Amino acid sequence: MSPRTYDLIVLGSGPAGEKGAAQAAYFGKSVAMVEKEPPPVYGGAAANTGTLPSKTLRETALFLSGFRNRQLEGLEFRWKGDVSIDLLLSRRKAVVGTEQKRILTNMNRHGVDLYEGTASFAGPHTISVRRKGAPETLLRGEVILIATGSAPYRPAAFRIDDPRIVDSDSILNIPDIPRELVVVGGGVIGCEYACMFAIMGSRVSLVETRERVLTFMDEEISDALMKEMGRLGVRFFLGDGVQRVDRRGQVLALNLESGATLTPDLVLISSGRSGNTASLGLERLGVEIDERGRINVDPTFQTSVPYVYAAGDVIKGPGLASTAMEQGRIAMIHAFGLEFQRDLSDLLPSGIYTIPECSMVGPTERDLLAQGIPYVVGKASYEANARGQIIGDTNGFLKLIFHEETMKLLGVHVIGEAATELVHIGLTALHAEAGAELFIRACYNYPTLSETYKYATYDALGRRARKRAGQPS
Ligand SMILES: Cc1cc2nc3c(=O)[nH]c(=O)nc-3n(C[C@H](O)[C@H](O)[C@H](O)COP(=O)(O)OP(=O)(O)OC[C@H]3O[C@@H](n4cnc5c(N)ncnc54)[C@H](O)[C@@H]3O)c2cc1C
Ligand SMILES: NC(=O)c1ccc[n+]([C@@H]2O[C@H](COP(=O)([O-])OP(=O)(O)OC[C@H]3O[C@@H](n4cnc5c(N)ncnc54)[C@H](O)[C@@H]3O)[C@@H](O)[C@H]2O)c1
Repeated sequence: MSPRTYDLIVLGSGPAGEKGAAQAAYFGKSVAMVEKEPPPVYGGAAANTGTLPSKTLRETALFLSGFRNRQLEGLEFRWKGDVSIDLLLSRRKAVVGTEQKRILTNMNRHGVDLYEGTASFAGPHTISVRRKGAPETLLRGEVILIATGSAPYRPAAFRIDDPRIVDSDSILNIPDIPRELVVVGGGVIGCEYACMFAIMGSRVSLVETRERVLTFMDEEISDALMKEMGRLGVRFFLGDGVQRVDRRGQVLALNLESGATLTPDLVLISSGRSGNTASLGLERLGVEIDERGRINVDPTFQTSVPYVYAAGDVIKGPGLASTAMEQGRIAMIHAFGLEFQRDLSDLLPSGIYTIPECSMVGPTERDLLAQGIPYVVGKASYEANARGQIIGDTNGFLKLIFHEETMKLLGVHVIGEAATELVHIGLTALHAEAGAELFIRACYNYPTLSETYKYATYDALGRRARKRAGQPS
């Protein structure tokens, strides 16, 4: 029997796959989606193992610990040690289940045919779908979108089978809250989990080969975050690495390059991710990948084979659910020549759900210095903001970076409660190519954290005026 033919076959039901499939189907294309996980496990890492579970766990930990009330008079911040891991994870099931249902409904609404099984290329335009206990299904697609995502990468020292060594997938199945946790890698995953476990009462050590965590962030923000994490009790081993893992009886010993030895009861490996491409048979088609298994694409997400597109974590990029969705859409707009948004915005925000949250969009001071762009910074603290006082977050701040001559907004950097929401005011201003004038003119609700935009702008104008007058800023 000849394979069923579709305009588009999407491999993977994560954010890149879902939005790519919906985009093409909305414009009348026939679409098949292949997902290796059995229903209802749609949504990839974003719904099942990454974004939603970790953010739900964070919210539950904040709630149960009373952390948000830590500076409210008469209330005490204390982790109630009798909380079981089941209680901690119970909300996750509800949130994840709702998201899985939403995705299934969305695909059904768009008339996307769903196939369960592992996809691979059986030949040009032909996808094989294999599932245990079922005959192989062959599908033919005029266009193929690879959206198979990524998986945690394990450095050589940690390629041992030990339930005490987990990654961001297996950490969701641990039996207890660890007494002592070592996090290996100070990227987004490492910092987010380090904060969560610290407020749940674990003694947390973070080992990072570089000299700072979250190196893509503005240094003032990452310094402030490290200070906050230090307040939570996180110990940093920076410019360090794990040389050897020893298992002596019940004791797990990590020998660091610095000479220190850590004896945790849980180790979280958060040292980056690799693209899920190994079993796709890409070599048969000549689709190029890099050393981490990620597919090389052009700005329209086309691979080295013209009818094959790739989006999301399976390509090199920010590795965010938010960008994966946009990439999936743009890829399909290009593949089918749809009359719609043409390219991916270069204004991609990052939201880091540490405790406290951090968020950014646009260049850092370091980027601007490297490019020789004259700029002026303006800051507003949560401490000097009525809402900041009310909620008891007095360490947060908003930092705006303006072009020194035009006072156009260039970059937005925030640390503190609601930072991942607050950044969107700046994001919208950046899209509108607005600057200081907008924030001066705007009237914000009082008391709100949003007001920090006005005061950070006043601060920038003041600094600029002082600089121009030859006074210290
Ligand atoms: C702990 C953690 C926290 C995160 N937090 C955030 C956050 O707060 N905000 C944010 O924006 N991003 C976050 N991310 C990143 C985000 O989850 C990913 O960027 C996003 O899921 C990538 O989407 P994707 O569609 O490319 O791939 P995925 O979501 O990984 O989906 C890929 C899908 O393809 C399927 N698949 C793989 N191989 C095959 C095959 N051969 N055949 C068929 N199906 C296959 C998989 O089963 C999966 O369902 C987080 C990630 C992690 C790990
Ligand atoms: N809030 C969010 O948006 C969010 C949350 C979690 C994850 N994510 C995404 O998930 C992806 C993966 O995150 P990640 O944190 O695993 O990777 P990452 O690449 O962001 O960070 C890995 C860190 O580990 C360090 N490292 C690497 N090998 C090491 C070793 N052997 N010892 C010590 N340190 C080592 C690196 O220097 C780096 O700082 C990222 O793309 C991220 O954007 C996003």
